[in-house]
Amino acid sequence: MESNVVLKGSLAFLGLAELLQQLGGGGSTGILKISSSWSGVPGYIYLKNGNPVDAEYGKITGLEALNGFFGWRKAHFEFMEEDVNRDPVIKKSRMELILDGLRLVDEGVIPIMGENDSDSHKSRSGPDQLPVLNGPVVDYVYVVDEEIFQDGDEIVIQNRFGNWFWVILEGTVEVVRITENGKAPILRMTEGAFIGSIVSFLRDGNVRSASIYAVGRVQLGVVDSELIAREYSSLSEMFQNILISMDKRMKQLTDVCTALVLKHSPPLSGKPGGKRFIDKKQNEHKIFFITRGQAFVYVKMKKKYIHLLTLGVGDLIGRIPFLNAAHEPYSAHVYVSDDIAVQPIEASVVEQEYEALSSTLKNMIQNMTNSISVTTGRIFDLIRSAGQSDDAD
Ligand SMILES: Nc1ncnc2c1ncn2[C@@H]1O[C@@H]2COP(=O)(O)O[C@H]2[C@H]1O
Repeated sequence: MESNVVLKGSLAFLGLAELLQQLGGGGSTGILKISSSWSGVPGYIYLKNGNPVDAEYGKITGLEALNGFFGWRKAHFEFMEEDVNRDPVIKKSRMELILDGLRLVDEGVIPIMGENDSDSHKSRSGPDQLPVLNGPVVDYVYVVDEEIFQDGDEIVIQNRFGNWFWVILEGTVEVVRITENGKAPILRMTEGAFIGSIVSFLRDGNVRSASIYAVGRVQLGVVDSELIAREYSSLSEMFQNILISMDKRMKQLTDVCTALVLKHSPPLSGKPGGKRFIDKKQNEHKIFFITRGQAFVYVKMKKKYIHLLTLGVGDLIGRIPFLNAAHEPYSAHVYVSDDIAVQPIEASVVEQEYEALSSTLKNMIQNMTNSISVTTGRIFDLIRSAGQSDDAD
C-alpha cells in the first residue's frame, strides 16, 4: 500500500497550486490524497498525465471538490503513482484550475480551512519567492553531451545569439530578464526542464530572451538539436504556427512579469475596448487562427481587467485541450479589434499530429506550456500582492 507513494509533505510549505504545477510538470498519473485534522475525511485529486481529471471530498466530486482544496492550508498530502481509470470530469486546463482556485480563495468564495484569516496569504508562494518549473524524467537518448556549471555561472546570456538546447539533469537554474530598469528574476527551473526557445530553428539566429544562471552546481544535458530540427521541419505549417504562437505568448507573459517584478508600468486596468470574442458558453471548445486584426487577452482580478496578451495575425485564440497553454476561455476574456477575421482549427487534427511526435519534442512542447502556466501563476501572485495595498479602497 505504501510503496507507490512518490511524494509527500505539507501544504503549508508547498501550496496546492505549486504542488499541482510540480506534478503537472512531471506529467504524473496517480492519486493525490490530502488529509487535515480539520476535516473528518481526506480528499482525493485524480491526475492523468499531469492534469487533474476528477476530485472527491466525501460526497462532493469533480470541480467543486477540487476548488475546495485550495482553501486547505494545514494539511498533509501524499501522491501515489498509479493508473487512473476515471473519465475526465474536470475539463479545465491545469493552469485554469489553479488560477480560478486561487481567485476564489481571494474573493472569499472558498473558505480557508485551518488557519485564521490574517494568515491566509502566507502559505502560497509569495511575490519574492520564485516558482520552480520541473519536467518529466529525462530521456537520455537525445542527450549528446553533458556540461557542468557552478553556482552563479551564466549559462545563457540575454540578447546573444544561440539556438541550442539543454535539459537540466541535476540542480536548479534561475531565469532572469535584464532591462535598463534592473534585473527581474522570473522563475527557477530544475530537473527535466528545458533551456532554450523551441522555435529557434525557424529563425536564422535565435536571440536569447533572458539570461540563465546556475543556482548551486548544475549538470546540463546538451540536446541533440539536429535530431529535433529535423523533426521540427517535418511538422505541418499549422503545427509550426501553433508553436510559434505559444512561444510568443510565453515571451509576452515574461514581459508582463518583468514589468511587475520591477514595479514599472502597472498592468492595464479598466474596461477593455473592442468587442468580446470568446466566453465560457460561446466558442468554448473552439480554436482559431487570426487571419486579420488583433485580439487582446484580459484576466479579471478584483474587478479590474489586466491586459496579459496582444495576439495578431497567425496567432491562436482558444485552448487546445491537450496542450494546456491558453488562458481563455475559462480564466481570461478575449476582446478583438473591429476588423478581426479568424479561421477555425480542428483540435483533433492537431492532436493526431502531436501524438505522432517523438517523446523528446513532446516534452519540449509540454515544457513550453508549463512555462506559460508557471509564469502566469507568478504574474497573478505579483498582482495580488500589489493589489493588497489597493484593497482598502
Ligand atoms: N517565462 C519563462 N519561463 C520559462 N523559461 C523561460 C521564460 N522566459 C525565458 N525562459 C528561458 O530562458 C531562455 C532564454 O533563451 P531562449 O530565448 O532561447 O529560451 C528561453 C527559455 O528557455
